[in-house]
Amino acid sequence: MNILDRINKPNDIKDIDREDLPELADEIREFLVSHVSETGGHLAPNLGCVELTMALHRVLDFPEDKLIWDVGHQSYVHKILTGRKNEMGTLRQFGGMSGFPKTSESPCDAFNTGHSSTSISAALGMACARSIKGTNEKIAAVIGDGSFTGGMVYEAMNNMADIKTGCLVVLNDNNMSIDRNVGGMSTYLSKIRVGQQYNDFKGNVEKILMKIPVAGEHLARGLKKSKDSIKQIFVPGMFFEELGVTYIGPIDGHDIDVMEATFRKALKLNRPILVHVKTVKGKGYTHAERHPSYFHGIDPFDIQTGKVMKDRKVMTNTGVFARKLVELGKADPRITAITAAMGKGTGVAAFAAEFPDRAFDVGIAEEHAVTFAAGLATSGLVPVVAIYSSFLQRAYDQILHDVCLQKLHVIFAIDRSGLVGADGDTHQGIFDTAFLSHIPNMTIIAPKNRYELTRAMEWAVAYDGPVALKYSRGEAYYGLKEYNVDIEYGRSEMIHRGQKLAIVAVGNMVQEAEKVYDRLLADGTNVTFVNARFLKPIDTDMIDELSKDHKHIVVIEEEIKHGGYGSLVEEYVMDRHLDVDVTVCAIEDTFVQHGSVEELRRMLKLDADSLYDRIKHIISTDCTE
Ligand SMILES: Cc1ncc(C[n+]2csc(CCOP(=O)(O)OP(=O)(O)O)c2C)c(N)n1
Ligand SMILES: CC(=O)[C@@H](O)[C@H](O)COP(=O)(O)O
Ligand SMILES: [Mg+2]
Repeated sequence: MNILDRINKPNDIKDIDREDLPELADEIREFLVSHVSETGGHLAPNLGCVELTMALHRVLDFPEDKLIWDVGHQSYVHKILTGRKNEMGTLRQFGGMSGFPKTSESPCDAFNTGHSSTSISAALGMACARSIKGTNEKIAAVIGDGSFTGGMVYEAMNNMADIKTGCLVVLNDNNMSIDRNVGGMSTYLSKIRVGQQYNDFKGNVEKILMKIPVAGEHLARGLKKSKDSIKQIFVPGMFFEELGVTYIGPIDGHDIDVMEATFRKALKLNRPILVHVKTVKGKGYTHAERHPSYFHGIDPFDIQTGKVMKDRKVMTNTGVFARKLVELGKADPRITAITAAMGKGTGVAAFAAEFPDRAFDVGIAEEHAVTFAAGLATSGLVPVVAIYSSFLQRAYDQILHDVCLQKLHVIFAIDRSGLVGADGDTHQGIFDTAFLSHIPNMTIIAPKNRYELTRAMEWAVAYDGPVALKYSRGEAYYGLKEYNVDIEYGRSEMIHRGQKLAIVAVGNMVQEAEKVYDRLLADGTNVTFVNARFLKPIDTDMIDELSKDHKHIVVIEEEIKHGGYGSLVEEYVMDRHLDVDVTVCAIEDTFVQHGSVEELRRMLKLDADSLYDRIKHIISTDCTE
């Protein structure tokens, strides 16, 4: 019988003999590789967290104690140890287990995560709540070295020093973000991690020297003067100690005994503690150890070869964007590119390879990325900030206050706009029109296909102001290329002029709407078909014109309805008292779970069949005479 067979509910790991823990770790790794090779998912981060999670589960009592996972992509082992191993086959699938912690899934998931750098803030909040309530649960957060580049971490650490209560922060340092980690904090952690020669005493160098009778003061004065010698006395964790956070480490993040003993001690102390553990991303599966970035988030793959099953390589919107960005960069030295730790995911890595001096990876720091871009723009450069739609949400004020208020020439390349699928509700890019369209000086373009994306990029470089280009995850649409792609400010594209009912589709939904248009044409219904193209400003001339001889406008967008493009059209029609009805096919007031985009569209009635039925109904009831 496998030891893993004895892990069926939370805390079961406590009943496993210490000498059996290495075997259990091996079984968990094998279980992870076997399941994730079928479902896809974040394999390398989870392989690196096996012993770390086991050690935490031996010292914490679930569900009373709280364990928060930063980003949460590395929480599969936590889920296995809290009675969900049998759901691993449904990982990230429609109706199945999420790839991130979900309080709705288990009381052992203390906090929903998905976006980086939130765990310490949440843990601190829980620790203070514990003091107020007078309870005594243990509270711990696990955060990676990549997530440690996020600004919220420093806000929380700053606050932590004032909050005298127990809170364990485990810094899981595998020397990797998705790609190579970047920035000063990463360098600092590397120095500690590689065990650079330093005195192993804790606390402030000077304080300790001052304790030495007679010579101490002289030494301390001497040290103060000779900067170099202070640099040579590299005391690990001084950064944290100076902030009032006790630092312990670095310790081996694959040695369960050492971690268990350290965590037990740390959790007894009634003050903020940071335990720095060193792990290997992808540990235990050779392909993932060798290629931790490739196996950070992987599609279903062949275990033997480590190759993904996907048969054909497709040209994605990201690929189209990256190729065009390099082309534009060659033609225009003002163009710079910025990514927030997503170089490969956004395609900025391709630009960086060509123009290393004009590309910037700022770490997981979207707020900083935007205002950094604003700084570049004030100096006459043209920064392209490439950030996934859902990650851009945290930079709202930087977009408004630092870019749009000054009407700076910053181009936002918003990838993963619309449904992303398996990453679920924290990652669906369905709010960007809503959070951008009301900002003065902002222009929003939603290209319908790969050709329009490249033209829109050219247009954005030529236009002197803030522009947001939004495009979806996955394959670039090749269709409708026969239509001219002549981008004119604020103008939509009339693909076909019919009568009575007009379909106005947005961005990636033009492809879905085209299927509906074709079916309607096939059954003799000659509707008008418009590609919205500009979401802000909306094409009011087009709406005025349609309202003269159409009964109904149907807007189709993969966006939250409130504040989306459709609501802007409705607002305009009402303001002008135009004699045309408007129906907006969009996402009602809800978050959208994980699943395939096709399944999610069916659930949201944004698939071609549902849209066709809805439009046929409108035609039969509202467009009769
Ligand atoms: C706000 C935000 N930006 C970007 C991401 C994308 N992302 C997910 S995991 C990750 C790297 C995390 O690195 P680390 O914390 O070291 O965890 P590891 O995968 O190395 O265990 C990034 C950039 C995100 N989830 N949230
Ligand atoms: C965990 C996380 O936030 C990233 O790894 C994200 O899952 C990447 O998304 P893509 O797969 O769309 O690049
Ligand atoms: Mg890491």
